[in-house]
Amino acid sequence: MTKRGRFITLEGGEGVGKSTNMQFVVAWLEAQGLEVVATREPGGTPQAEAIRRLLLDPAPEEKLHTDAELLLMFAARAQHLAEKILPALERGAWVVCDRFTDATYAYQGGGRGIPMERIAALEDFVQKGLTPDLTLLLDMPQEAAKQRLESRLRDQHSQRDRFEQEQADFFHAVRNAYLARAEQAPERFALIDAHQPLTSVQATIRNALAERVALWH
Ligand SMILES: Nc1ncnc2c1ncn2[C@@H]1O[C@H](COP(=O)(O)OP(=O)(O)O)[C@@H](O)[C@H]1O
Ligand SMILES: Cc1cn([C@H]2C[C@H](O)[C@@H](COP(=O)(O)OP(=O)(O)O)O2)c(=O)[nH]c1=O
Repeated sequence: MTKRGRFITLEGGEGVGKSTNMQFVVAWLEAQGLEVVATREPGGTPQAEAIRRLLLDPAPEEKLHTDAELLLMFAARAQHLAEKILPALERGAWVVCDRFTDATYAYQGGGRGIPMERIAALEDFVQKGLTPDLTLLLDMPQEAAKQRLESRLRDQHSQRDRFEQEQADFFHAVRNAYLARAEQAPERFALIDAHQPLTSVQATIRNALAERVALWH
């Protein structure tokens, strides 16, 4: 595969403002005249979205085993890469993805306690060396993120999905695993303080994007 485009991912726990800022990132890149493909994980293609429904089902008939959860994440990812991400990168589009493999390290690794080496083995198998060029990690204290999530659930009258039903210790582990990932790859990650007013958060994101666009062009 000749990768001509760039691959940007957005990461963070629940309620940190990922959906809100995803729209901002896409609009900003488009305003620079770039072709942008916006997508998400788990999901992004019809078959991968079917796997997403299984993964997020708030009241599954039987408990989903953690190994099954991990493998389904990568099954959805394999489909998404083959059908959408790789073709877009090959033709030179910029792909912006709401969550990717760092979420697997954070949720299945940190949250569920699956050994990180097992996740790394699947990452190699499925991605064959492809990693994001830039990862925007939105980070904020768990309690404040929880309040934002609750207000969004109230506004949208939506039910908590399977992950949103988890308890505080799960989300602390997710946050710590994300921060550890960022520390291990500081050149790839932009760590964004998401606990600021939206205009400040977006100014920080804009700076991170502008720096990369200048570097890559
Ligand atoms: N910087 C911010 N300050 C205050 N509220 C915010 C900020 N960013 C997002 N929100 C609000 O917090 C809630 C959760 O944001 P959302 O983008 O849906 O988060 P996520 O996709 O990470 O769960 C929404 O109601 C959104 O309007
Ligand atoms: C991509 C990915 C997501 N997830 C989880 C995190 C989210 O709780 C859920 C769905 O992601 P998302 O739609 O981004 O949730 P939200 O907008 O509520 O933050 O899937 C994993 O556990 N592992 C993964 O590899």
